[in-house]
Order: sequence, then structure tokens, then C-alpha cells
Amino acid sequence: METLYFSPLLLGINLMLGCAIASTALWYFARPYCGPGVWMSGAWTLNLGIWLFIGYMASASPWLNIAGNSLQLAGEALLMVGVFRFLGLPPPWWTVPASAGAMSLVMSWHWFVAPINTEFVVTFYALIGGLLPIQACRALWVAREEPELSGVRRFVALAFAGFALITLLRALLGLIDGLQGIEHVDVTRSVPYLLPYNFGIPLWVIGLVGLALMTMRRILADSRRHAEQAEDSAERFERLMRITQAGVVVLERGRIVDANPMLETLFARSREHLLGAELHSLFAPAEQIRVEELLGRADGQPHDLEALRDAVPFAAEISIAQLREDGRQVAEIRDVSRRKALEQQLLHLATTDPLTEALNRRAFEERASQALQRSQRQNLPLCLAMLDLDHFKQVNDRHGHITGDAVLREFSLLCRQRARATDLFARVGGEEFILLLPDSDLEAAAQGLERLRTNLAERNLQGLRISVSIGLAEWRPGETLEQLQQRADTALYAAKVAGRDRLMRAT
Ligand SMILES: Nc1nc2c(ncn2[C@@H]2O[C@H](COP(=O)(O)OP(=O)(O)OP(=O)(O)O)[C@@H](O)[C@H]2O)c(=O)[nH]1
Repeated sequence: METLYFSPLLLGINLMLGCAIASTALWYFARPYCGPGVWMSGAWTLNLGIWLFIGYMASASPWLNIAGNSLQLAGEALLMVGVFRFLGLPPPWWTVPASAGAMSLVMSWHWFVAPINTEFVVTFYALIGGLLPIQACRALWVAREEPELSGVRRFVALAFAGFALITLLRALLGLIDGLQGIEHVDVTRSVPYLLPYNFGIPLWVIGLVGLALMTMRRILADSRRHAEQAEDSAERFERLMRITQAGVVVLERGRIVDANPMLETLFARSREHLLGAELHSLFAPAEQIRVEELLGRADGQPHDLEALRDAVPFAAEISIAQLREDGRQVAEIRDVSRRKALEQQLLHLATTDPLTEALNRRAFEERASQALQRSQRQNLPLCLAMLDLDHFKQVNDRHGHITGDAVLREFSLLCRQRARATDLFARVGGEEFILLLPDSDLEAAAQGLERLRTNLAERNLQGLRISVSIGLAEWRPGETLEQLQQRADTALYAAKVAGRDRLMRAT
């Protein structure tokens, strides 16, 4: 019992058990980092090997001896494989079965074929045990990645190198003893036995402590890197929010909880005024229900709304998206009044005649067929008139094209002024115009056009007496726009033939 108080064997076993428990804790707290899990299995395998070996010492069972020695080497090999896993290198898994298998073979030979001098057995064990860490040492020493780990990596490499050296020294001493035919019965008198307990195991523990430090250093370096990245992206986000041309707001239940500087400019309100305000308060009263609906939808799509800056409306585009599961939303608001004005301008250019500002033929046909469909659906009357200035060639010939143009412009203005908002007035030829009168029967249309004609006859355009001939047709159910136009054209021709400056109704 007394020898137990000073037993290096017991101390070694306890240290190994401590290492296994510590590496389990390391694995648990370092998850999901690669490496500690393999170290943990290595440490427990090694412990299992030691306990089986103790079992052999108590029972002298050859099987326990074989399994104990083989598992100790397998545990050591696993520890080295874990280093490769940690460094992100291809792990040499083969070393685990290779070292355990080779040891089993030698031990089986010793027990079941021919006894080998135990010093040679020790030599063989130590040779494998000493060679195993060398590759891991090299990998740790030369690794270039993660410069913040280089110090601790070298520390572990040196600890493993020391362990390898002690173990190989043990192999050499065993070999010398074996060659001399010495066989140690009392292990406490054997240097090859004392070497691992007094020096090998401490170095092994130091190596494991180093592995734990290395893992912690990586975790620290990674979290520092992540913190830097987070800070970086927060800064980028802030910068983006400052320079973006869009007003950006973060919303909580429809209320503004954060806003970028552009929003202040866009709505001419200070941040203090904006924070806490309902999003819909930034828009025209008529749009507020729509804003609520868009908040509910949060589809991230752009929608056009009328916003208010100092109570003055402007065209805005808003897109609302869900920010997080907790119901926070983000809205992006842009002033699109310039774009809207441009769109209007383009639409105007695409649909009107540049000289007279009347609709062009294409726009007329598009809108006239819609009006025709509506009349058809609602069974309402509709009329179409063709208007052609009389002897316009003479105007050009006598007074020049510029005067002719001015006459056309004035005539167009007169017609547009007299037309109702629902009427469609277009220029379809040089001095030929067309007027579509929805919801007007032939009688009412004729009266209105007669008034126009007499009004024109009574006034001078560019100091000239200008008259117009008109052909008028009322739409008949089932008739197409072309057919209706054709009849009005025929009536116009009849008006010209009949002496001009008159209105003729189509038959
Ligand atoms: N100033 C000007 N003249 C145009 C324009 N487009 C067509 N014209 C002229 O309009 C005239 C049309 O002449 P005609 O088709 O012979 O008809 P008209 O002289 O009005 O005679 P009737 O229609 O039979 O009464 C031509 O002289 C064209 O050059 C234009 O944009 N500006």
C-alpha cells in the first residue's frame, strides 16, 4: 500500500484520466470546431488501453495485454489525427488501425507463437509511439494559415517533439537492453519504463494543454474577426444609409423607429419629428389607407403614392419589406416627381401631334376603341365627326406655311376648348381632324358641331376667314371604328361637294 503513495504508474494513470476528462470538456465547449472531438476519442481510447493493461497486470491475461497495448497506440494515433483535422489537412486515419494492428501482431506473436524478449516488445511499442507524433509536429510547425496561432502551434509542436524524442529514446534503450539479453522484471529498475512515466506523460499533458490553448486561441481569433466583420458591415450599412438617395425607415407596427438622413431631407422634418410618427402620416390623406394596406402586404415591390413635404404633395415611390420575424419592417421611399414629370412628357410626346397639340392618329385609335367598347357595353350613343379646313392650300399658297401652321394651331385650340373632357380630338392628316363624341346622339353632336362651324366662320384665324367642312356619323350597334370613320368621311366628302363650310350627316 505504501508504494502506492509514490507510484508514478498511478500518477500517470490519473493524469491520463484527467487529460481525457479535460479533452471531453474541450470538445464540449469548442463545438463545432474540428479536432477536439478526435482528441477526446483519442484520450479515452488511450485510457481504455491503460485500464486493460492494468487488468493484464492483475490477471496476466494475454488478451488484455494485446488489447491494452494496441488501444494505447490507437489512442495516440487518434490524437495526432485530430491535429490534422484541426489544421484542416487531410487526416491520416490509416495510422490508427495500422499502429494498433502492428502492435497486436507483435503481441500475438509474443504470446501465441514464440516469446519475444520484453525489451524488444517495449522497443517496438515505443518506436511506433515515437514516430506517430512526428508528422503532426511537422504539420504544426510549418502551417502558414492563421498567423495568430503560430506561437501556440509551435509550442504544441515542441511538446510533441519532446514526447517523440523521449519515446524514441525509450525504444533505443529497450533495443540495447534486448540485444544484450537483458529483460527487466522489476519495472521500477528499468530506465525504458521510467522514461515515459517521468518525462513522456508530463510532455503528453503539456501537449494536450497546448492543444486546448490552440483551440481557445482560434475561437478568440475567430470571434475577433467576426466582431470586426460585424463592425465593418455596420459601418458600411451606416455609410450606405447616409449616401443613398432613398429615404429609409425601420418600422415597428407602422411607426418609425429609425430613419436615415435622406428621409429628413425628403420630408423636410427632423429626425426627432420623424421618430415615433406613423408611416402613413408622411403621405396625402387619400393615400393613408393604401399605406396601411402596403404595410400589411410588405411585398418589397415599388408602389407609387402621393407623399407630403411641408403639406405640398410630391410623387413618391415606396417599397416595404419584412425586416425580421418579430414584425419589424423596412421601407424605402424615393421622390420620383422628376421621373413622373418625364414620363408625362414622354407620354405627351408619344400621343400628341407636335404642331397642333391634338391627339395623334395612334393614340386616337387606341382611346377611341375603348370608348366604343364602353358605349357598346353600356348601350350609349356615340358620334364621330371628320373635320377638314376648306381651301387650306390657298392659305399656304397666299400667306405661307408659317401662317398655315398658325391657323392649324388656332383651329385645334378652338376645337379642344369647345370639346368636352370625354371627347377625343385628333389630327389625322394635314388639315384634317377627327372628333369622337361619346354619350352624344346625332342631334346633340350636330348642334355642337354647327356651333363650332359658325363660331369659326365668325372669327378670323390669323386675320383670315377660315371655314370648315364636317362629316358626322352616329355609331350603329355592331359597327367597327373603321366603318364609322368611313361613313363620316363619306359625309365629309359630300359636304365638300355640296360647297364646303357645312356639316353633312352620314346616312
Ligand atoms: N402649313 C401647313 N400646311 C399643311 C400641313 N399639312 C398639310 N398642309 C397643306 O394642306 C393643304 C391641303 O390641301 P388640299 O388637300 O388640296 O385641300 P384644300 O386645299 O384644303 O382643299 P379642300 O380640302 O378640298 O377644301 C396642302 O397644301 C398641304 O401642303 C401642315 O402641317 N402645315
